[in-house]
Amino acid sequence: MGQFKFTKGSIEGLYVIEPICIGDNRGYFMETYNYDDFKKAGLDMVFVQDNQSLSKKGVLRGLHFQKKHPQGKLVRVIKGEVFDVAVDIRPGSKTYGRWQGEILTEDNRKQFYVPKGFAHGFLVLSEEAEFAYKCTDFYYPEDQDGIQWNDPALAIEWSLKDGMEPILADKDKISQGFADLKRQQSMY
Ligand SMILES: Cc1cn([C@H]2C[C@H](O)[C@@H](COP(=O)(O)OP(=O)(O)O[C@H]3O[C@H](C)C(=O)[C@H](O)[C@H]3O)O2)c(=O)[nH]c1=O
Repeated sequence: MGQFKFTKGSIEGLYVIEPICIGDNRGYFMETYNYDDFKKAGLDMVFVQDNQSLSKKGVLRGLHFQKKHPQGKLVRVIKGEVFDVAVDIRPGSKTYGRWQGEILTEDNRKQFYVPKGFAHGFLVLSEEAEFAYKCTDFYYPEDQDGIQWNDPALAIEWSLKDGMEPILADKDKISQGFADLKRQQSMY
């Protein structure tokens, strides 16, 4: 118990979590999630699905979200280093359109909790990165949506070297702009 340091993010609902790592002559051990510790810190949610992806340097996955089945995500890096970004797209939020980025690495062992209602993505900074995360709802392919990673209205500082273009999935090359999302959301 008490194996984590919780720091609230700059946007309501975001948290940076640092597990306490116990080293010994064999290596290390750390709890990477504990329902009771997280609940005590105000993160009382049930995760129903774990994911893991491997990406090479320069890959950018995002910015993604599910519309009718929004997912809270507890994300971390097992191998490598990523710049992880959460964008507040909660209609009516006073921080709507604001983003927070965190450098998550195998060495800092930091985790980032991205609540429901955020778009999420990451850029791989190391040669490759193994990315693992827990989700509070299941994957609904038909419910997937995204916004442009480089939308000037979001002005996310992705730590991309000058002129470097990220490696994107085809679907992420044609994501809607932030203005399109705002228009869509204002229709409901
Ligand atoms: C997300 C997901 C994908 N898949 C399948 C669908 C495709 O056949 C393959 C790759 O899917 P996709 O290209 O959507 O994977 P990412 O681009 O990493 O998507 C994720 O990227 C950002 C970082 C996110 O935050 C979301 O979790 C998610 O959108 O895995 C599944 O079977 N289950 C799943 O939960």
